[in-house]
Amino acid sequence: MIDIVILGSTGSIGTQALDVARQQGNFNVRGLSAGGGNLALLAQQAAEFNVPVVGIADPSKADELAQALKSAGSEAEIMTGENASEQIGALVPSGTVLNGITGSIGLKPTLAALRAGSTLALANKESMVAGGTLVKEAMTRPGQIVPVDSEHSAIAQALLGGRHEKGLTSPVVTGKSEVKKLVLTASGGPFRGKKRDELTGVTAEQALKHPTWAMGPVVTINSSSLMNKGLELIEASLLFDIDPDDIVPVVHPQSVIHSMVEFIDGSTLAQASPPDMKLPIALGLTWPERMEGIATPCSWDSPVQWTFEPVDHETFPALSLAKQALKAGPLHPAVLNAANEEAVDAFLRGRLGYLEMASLVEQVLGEFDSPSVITLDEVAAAEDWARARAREIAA
Ligand SMILES: NC(=O)C1=CN([C@@H]2O[C@H](COP(=O)(O)OP(=O)(O)OC[C@H]3O[C@@H](n4cnc5c(N)ncnc54)[C@H](OP(=O)(O)O)[C@@H]3O)[C@@H](O)[C@H]2O)C=CC1
Ligand SMILES: CC(=O)[C@@H](O)[C@H](O)COP(=O)(O)O
Ligand SMILES: [Mn+2]
Repeated sequence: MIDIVILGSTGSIGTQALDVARQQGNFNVRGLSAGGGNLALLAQQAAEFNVPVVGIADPSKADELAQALKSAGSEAEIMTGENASEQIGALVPSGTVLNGITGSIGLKPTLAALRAGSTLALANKESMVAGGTLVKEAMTRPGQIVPVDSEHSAIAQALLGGRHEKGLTSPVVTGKSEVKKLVLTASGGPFRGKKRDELTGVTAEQALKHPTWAMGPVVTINSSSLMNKGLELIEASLLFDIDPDDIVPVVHPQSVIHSMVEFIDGSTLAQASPPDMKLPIALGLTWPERMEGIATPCSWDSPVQWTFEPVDHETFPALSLAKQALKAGPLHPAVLNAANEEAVDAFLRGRLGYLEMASLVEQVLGEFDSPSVITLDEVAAAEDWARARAREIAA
């Protein structure tokens, strides 16, 4: 049995992780956490998996959670408040913590899990974007982070096929790196092929219709603007220690090739599977072992086409903005992400236009005056400043 903790258990990643646990039966779920938006589901999960500790960020819902747990038949201990996920993230030092929280609020739980010595199955890409240096410093051993984001899982899998001494997730730690480039695939989102003037009046409903993945609202909006690919470029550069200029984003509308690694001899290794997050989630829980029958494999019975096209940077400036932020300084990615989280929130509430999301992020980044060292307090201060400035601009 493997001890696991699921942070963000009521979300898209969290519920699919529990699907894997339900299907495989070889996991001991030691803790769950969520924001507090769906107490009935959290309580039902706690009861089904006989979880000893559950936490929610919203302290005002403690009594309601106690009632929901009682009704569901769970006797779990309750933790509440902004530190609940951090505490629960430190519960399984010799197990695995899956961080499926949305947003840079997931950074502290990421640090807590790493410091405790747990393996960290990382879906919360914002941890890496907001606090990459701190995340690396918090690691207690190489290979402690297993990426769950589909592209980074694909890259980690492809890296097993070649030598790469630098990447955190590579099991090969000796020898010269043979990696030349990472090829980061993007679906292109619901507005692929459109030009800027066609995106002016885009609604949240339209932007939430992802062509290939069913995900939470924030990552779905980010996919539509290609900010998701920008965050993923930063995540890949930091996770695998690759220069941002050696990461090539490419649009692949079918979302079957989840990313690729190009090696120095001209060989490229790709990881392919129909879009299903259960596969990288399951690998995150048991890396480098694979479990049987997690997802449906590619089918070769009927004709199939995999296509690739360049990114339209003029229509989708967010990806270039993210790359600029990564090159600009250690805190710029945190500012980019915090401003973007505010922009997405304002867009979803109908307070900001679709194209204004990227311009707002660009403006906030442009105004940011960065200190050169990075501490958790400085990340928090930079984020607070970026969020406040983003709210002012959105208003
Ligand atoms: N969904 C996907 O397929 C993929 C997601 N990712 C990444 O994984 C992460 C999660 O995405 P996704 O599952 O789609 O998002 P969802 O919006 O579906 O779920 C987010 C989860 O985080 C919880 N949460 C929110 N705030 C807090 C908090 N302060 N403390 C603890 N938990 C909190 C939510 O709880 P509540 O329900 O109570 O609000 C919910 O359980 C994101 O970083 C995303 O970019 C990466 C690749 C694919
Ligand atoms: C499934 C996953 O990993 C998402 O982050 C995905 O990448 C979103 O699709 P896009 O390629 O459209 O951003
Ligand atoms: Mn992804």
